[in-house]
Amino acid sequence: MTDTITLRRPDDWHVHLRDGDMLGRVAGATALQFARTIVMPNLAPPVTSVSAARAYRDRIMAALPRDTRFTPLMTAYLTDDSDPQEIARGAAEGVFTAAKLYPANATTNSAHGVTSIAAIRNVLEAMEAIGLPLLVHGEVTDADIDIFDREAVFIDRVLAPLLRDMPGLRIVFEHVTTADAVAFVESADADVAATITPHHLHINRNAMLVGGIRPHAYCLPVAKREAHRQALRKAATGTSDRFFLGTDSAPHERAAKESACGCAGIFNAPFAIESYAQVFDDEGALDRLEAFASLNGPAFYRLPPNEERITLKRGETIVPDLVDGIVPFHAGETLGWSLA
Ligand SMILES: NC(=O)N[C@@H](CC(=O)O)C(=O)O
Ligand SMILES: [Zn+2]
Ligand SMILES: [Zn+2]
Repeated sequence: MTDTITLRRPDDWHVHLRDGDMLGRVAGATALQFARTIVMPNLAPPVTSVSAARAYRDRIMAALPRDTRFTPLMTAYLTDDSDPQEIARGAAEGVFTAAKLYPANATTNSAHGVTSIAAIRNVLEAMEAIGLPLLVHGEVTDADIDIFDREAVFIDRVLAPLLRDMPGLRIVFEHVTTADAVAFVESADADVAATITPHHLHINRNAMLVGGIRPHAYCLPVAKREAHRQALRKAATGTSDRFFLGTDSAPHERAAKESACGCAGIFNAPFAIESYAQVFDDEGALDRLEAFASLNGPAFYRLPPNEERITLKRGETIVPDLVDGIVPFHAGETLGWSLA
């Protein structure tokens, strides 16, 4: 039995670091575990310009202790009014690592999101030309689509046609939750990848709905039925290099979660790598954790893997009920691995 694993320091390819007071409370947890992170731009107002992304990057670094070795990789929030030249300039100046497509009203702070692919066609053409990855929150928002079907319908109605139309576009299908998404990524060519969260590997929709409604298990896309969770575990722990770590850590104040209309988002940053390690251990795939956590992401983003190493040891990690006033994923549970 393996009791210690050493891997290159992982990166988090999808995280919400928030802003202001909340940024100060959550950024440290991410910087402690990860070397680099793709920072989501869904602030209010969203990060749509090069100057806004630069200023946000500065606020993130200012929220961390001065000697922290951490690189926030910034993203542009696409709107119907996005300017292809602004996106291209941000990429050329090393500010934008990717641009994010939120379908309008799909999730937290997405009111300014894109209403139709046609509206951003010129931006996507510019991105295709320079190889800037498009990150997608893959859910349709049509009122007649059942919320559990939103991701699968997005593939048929949006993603598959988009790739047929622009086969050179590099795409990360973010926080995939279904067997359909796994199959889509596996059958697509090498420029299509996906991130998988720890929570979608651990919980299915029962965690949210059985024995009372559990707002801390609510996120978007919502957790699906067990067969989908199993498909995600197989994809994450399998041999494909197209799946990689993206926590989608999305903190909300406790009162905003425990409410008649609770916010979507799970705060998993404080014990993210321990949570993933548990899954890989349970699947008998600890030898593939490094590829998922530390190699596949950089390869897709055409960045070198980190040289620094971290060590995980078998042993109890007790997850507290609150971390800086926020309820973390696995609150009150014990995980089987600890970060040395
Ligand atoms: N995942 C979530 O449930 N929420 C995210 C937004 C997102 O990633 O969709 C948030 O910003 O709160
Ligand atoms: Zn999302
Ligand atoms: Zn997210």
